[in-house]
Amino acid sequence: MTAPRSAAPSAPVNAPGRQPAAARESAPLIAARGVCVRIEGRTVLRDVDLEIRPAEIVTILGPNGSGKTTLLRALIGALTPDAGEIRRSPDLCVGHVPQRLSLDRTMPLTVDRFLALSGARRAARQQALERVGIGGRAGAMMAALSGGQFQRALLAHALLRRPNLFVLDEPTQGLDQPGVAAFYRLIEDLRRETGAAVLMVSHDLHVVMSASDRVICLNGHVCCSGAPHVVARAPEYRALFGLGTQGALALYRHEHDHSHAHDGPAPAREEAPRE
Ligand SMILES: Nc1ncnc2c1ncn2[C@@H]1O[C@H](COP(=O)(O)OP(=O)(O)OP(=O)(O)O)[C@@H](O)[C@H]1O
Repeated sequence: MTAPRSAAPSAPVNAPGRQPAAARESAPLIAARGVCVRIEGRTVLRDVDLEIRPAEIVTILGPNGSGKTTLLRALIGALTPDAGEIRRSPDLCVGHVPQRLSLDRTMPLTVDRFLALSGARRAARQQALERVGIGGRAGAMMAALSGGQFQRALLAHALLRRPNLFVLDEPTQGLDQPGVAAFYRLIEDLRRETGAAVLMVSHDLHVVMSASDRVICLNGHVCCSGAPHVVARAPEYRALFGLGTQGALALYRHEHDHSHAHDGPAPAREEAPRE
């Protein structure tokens, strides 16, 4: 899908980060340039540039209402930008785990029936469940799953598409810290096994910073982006997320009672903070 562009990108927004060499050399799965989205007359995204390359893990961070979900929806084609251009690789196959999936708790939908909606055969469904660590829950009702199991069921559904890009919108929302860490380990394992790229939105700064190849800090526009340790030192990131700011941590959905890792190695000269 393409749409008219509104403005040329002003800076090389996506610094290389630490994505695998193969990713740096491959054509992007998705490339967005100058993307603007207006909703109900209000500009939600402006001049967003980004690229997702094969096998890299890219995380979008930003305060509530900063346009993260809107950006994911634009990137996967669920909404059309008002301006800008989004190019997708012809072989792009997205496994999407949405932020919310409302299920009527009275609906008699088992995990296996839910996965069957993908059209996959029973053996493949069971294999996917086992791969995400809930092989014993095929006969359980979706509504009876714990938060972590539910997210894994959604991930199994995405996995059945054999995607080359997982798109995950706050996949660890509502999980406790061990659950969050385990989910990210699973994501990293899946990336390694399948070679799929991962694009996700997350509020779990601490884990994101260790589990991502690149981080994009969004607040209606791309404030800064690059390797996690570089972004962690960018003034734009610090202004949004911490280091003594009173209001920043209140922007999260969940409470933090720990400090964040801002003291990584000195930044390489690869960062391109904006504005
Ligand atoms: N369908 C819609 N109708 C009206 N406003 C919308 C709609 N979708 C998004 N918005 C508005 O656009 C802005 C960005 O929303 P979006 O959901 O993309 O933010 P977000 O960064 O994902 O937020 P959160 O972290 O709370 O999930 C918000 O102000 C939101 O209210």
